[in-house]
Amino acid sequence: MSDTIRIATRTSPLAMWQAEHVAHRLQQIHPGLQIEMVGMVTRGDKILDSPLSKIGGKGLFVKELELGMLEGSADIAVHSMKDVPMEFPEGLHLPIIMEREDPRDAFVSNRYGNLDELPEDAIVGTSSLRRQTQIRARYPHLQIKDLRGNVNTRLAKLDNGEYDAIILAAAGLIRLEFQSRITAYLSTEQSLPAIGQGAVGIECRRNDPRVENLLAPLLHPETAVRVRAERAMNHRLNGGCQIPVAGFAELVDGNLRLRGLIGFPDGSALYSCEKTGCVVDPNALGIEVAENLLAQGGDKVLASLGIHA
Ligand SMILES: NCc1[nH]cc(CCC(=O)O)c1CC(=O)O
Repeated sequence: MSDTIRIATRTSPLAMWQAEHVAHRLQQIHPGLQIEMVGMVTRGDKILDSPLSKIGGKGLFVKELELGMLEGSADIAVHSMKDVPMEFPEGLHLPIIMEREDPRDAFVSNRYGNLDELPEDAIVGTSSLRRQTQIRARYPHLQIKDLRGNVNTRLAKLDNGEYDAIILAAAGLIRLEFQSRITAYLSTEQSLPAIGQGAVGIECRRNDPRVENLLAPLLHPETAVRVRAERAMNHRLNGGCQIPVAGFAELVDGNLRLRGLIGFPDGSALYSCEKTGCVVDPNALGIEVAENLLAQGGDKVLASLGIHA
């Protein structure tokens, strides 16, 4: 009897691409492995009219997939690491983080070349508190307008003329073959990326060695250590996508460098911190950066949003 893996996935084009990517990699490594796609619609896919930060954030996209694994209708779930909550339900974990795609934010416009070129009161589309906070602080003359929906929907809204420019993750655009729509890549100084942006992770049941052995070759250790540092920072800040936080780790000369940022959503203050630590302890580095951000004023940002760090 041949082995089978069932992949729980959302049915949005980006989620499907990521699930197919995992399927393809698994089949390359394990010829003969059968793969079944188990498509699911999550609450986050259904509620499209309010900003994610107001309706409960990251968990909205993963709960149904997790139930599927716990009930046995699926074996693994493929996630954008950016959308993965800090805690996993009992019985599940996320042992695999795959190689990162370009982690930067992308500027997409049909009329302007970069954020710096936008005129007074130009309308920039994004519903991410992280992006809004950084744009308001660095480009106070611009207007921010909410923008939700999947990647294809967002591009259509730009083309309808509702926005002068929109900001999206470069990774999603590249994966869906919209790379040609990227007008400019925002530097990490213009827009520090979200925790986990560009990385795909695989969640599965604990104590399921058959599945874990099949998945093991997909682990990308460098991406994993970077994302672990970013997530440790976010965890210490009690973060979700409800909070205006960015975090980006890189390997520099064999060490791990983490930059973190938190700010008031109205752009009135940004606090940032950069620290370098040892690759063997991404958790410690994440916590160190988080503590520094809290001490600078991040605690007040969180308090203003009703979050206790
Ligand atoms: N929040 C939705 C989401 N989750 C992951 C990506 C992009 C792909 C990635 O970061 O891996 C996006 C779209 C976006 O922010 O433009």
